[in-house]
Amino acid sequence: MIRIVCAQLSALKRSSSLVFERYYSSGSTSHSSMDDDILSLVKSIVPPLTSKKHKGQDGRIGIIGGCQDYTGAPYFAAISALKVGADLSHVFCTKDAATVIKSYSPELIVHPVLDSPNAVEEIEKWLPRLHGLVVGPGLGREDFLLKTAKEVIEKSKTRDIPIVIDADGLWLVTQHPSVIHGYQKGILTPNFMEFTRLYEALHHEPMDSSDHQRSVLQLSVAMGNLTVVLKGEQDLITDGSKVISCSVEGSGRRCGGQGDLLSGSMGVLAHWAHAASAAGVVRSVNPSVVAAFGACSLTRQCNSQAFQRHGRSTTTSDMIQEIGSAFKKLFES
Ligand SMILES: NC(=O)C1=CN([C@@H]2O[C@H](COP(=O)(O)OP(=O)(O)OC[C@H]3O[C@@H](n4cnc5c(N)ncnc54)[C@H](OP(=O)(O)O)[C@@H]3O)[C@@H](O)[C@H]2O)[C@@H](O)CC1
Ligand SMILES: Nc1ncnc2c1ncn2[C@@H]1O[C@H](COP(=O)(O)OP(=O)(O)OP(=O)(O)O)[C@@H](O)[C@H]1O
Repeated sequence: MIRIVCAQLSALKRSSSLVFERYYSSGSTSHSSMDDDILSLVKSIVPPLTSKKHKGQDGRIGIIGGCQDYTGAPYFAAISALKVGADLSHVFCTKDAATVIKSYSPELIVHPVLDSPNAVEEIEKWLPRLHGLVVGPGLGREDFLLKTAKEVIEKSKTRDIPIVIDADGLWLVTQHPSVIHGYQKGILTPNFMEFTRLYEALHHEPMDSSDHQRSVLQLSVAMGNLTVVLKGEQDLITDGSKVISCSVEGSGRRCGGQGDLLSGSMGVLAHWAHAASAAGVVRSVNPSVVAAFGACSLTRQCNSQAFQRHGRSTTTSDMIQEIGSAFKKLFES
């Protein structure tokens, strides 16, 4: 039995490395064979569901966000992490957001600590148990909350935890790029507005919005080859070496919260990708890029499926309902 598992593992390692060679030797940035190659890499990082594992082994994810104004965003991110396959999902939010978020779902573990005087210590206690962190959904832009988020990011980096930064977390990065500069397990997921702010803060000049591929590459390099996902009609993903695009068909429906589904999913996939890389299953490929591509494909597939059912009335909750079948279609078939 052990021999069969070892044989499967080495076959997987061989095929992952072949896929990677094709991916990097390909000159163009967007075509379906490359999409297929990267999808194969995503498939290779998904941990098998077996009865030999205990609760927690497939991922404990933390979301830093949730304040008086925004309770939906951290909920969407945290529940998406669970639906993708994390075992436990924690939300670290302000006191007044906590009861609201708990009432949306009994499945989330909610800590009302983000605005407490010893917030960093309260969150730091949990860091040794977390496999991935998503910073920003519904965080708000109060200085004291951003300061806490900054210190949590710094402490998480010393523990080598994969960190996805979205929404108001990107506002923080715009003000303090050094907080995540060069961190190879970091991923930024800006929409166009957030991207423009970041670009102009880093480059001190207006962005040339006619060439998104060039701009996203430049931002990644300026951030020390951090993985950056510029979301839009096509999602552009880069770690500064080349840009790949994800154009899995979505729909024309742009309800708020889709970015939260994306960041929560990416938190789990980043953990799986880095674990697979450490185990030698994914070699010579940037695990953050694999995770980013997987989460973008999944979010767009959820959008497409939800739109087929609900059309114009599609909401992010409808998309979350599709995560299981979209995941199966993309990564388990
Ligand atoms: N249910 C909830 O709790 C949800 C809560 N959320 C939380 O809200 C918080 C604030 O996040 P945010 O993205 O709304 O704020 P911000 O960056 O000021 O952007 C607003 C401005 O950007 C623009 N704009 C946006 N996209 C663009 C694009 N692609 N291309 C071009 N322009 C674009 C747009 O411009 P306008 O259309 O007004 O001209 C608008 O003025 C954050 O914590 C987030 O997590 C959300 O997750 C949703 C669900
Ligand atoms: N024009 C588009 N066509 C197809 N898909 C898109 C388009 N714009 C965004 N998306 C998809 O929607 C997802 C979320 O991107 P979006 O730009 O809505 O993020 P956001 O503004 O940060 O979201 P949120 O409402 O959560 O703050 C991405 O995965 C992206 O693939």
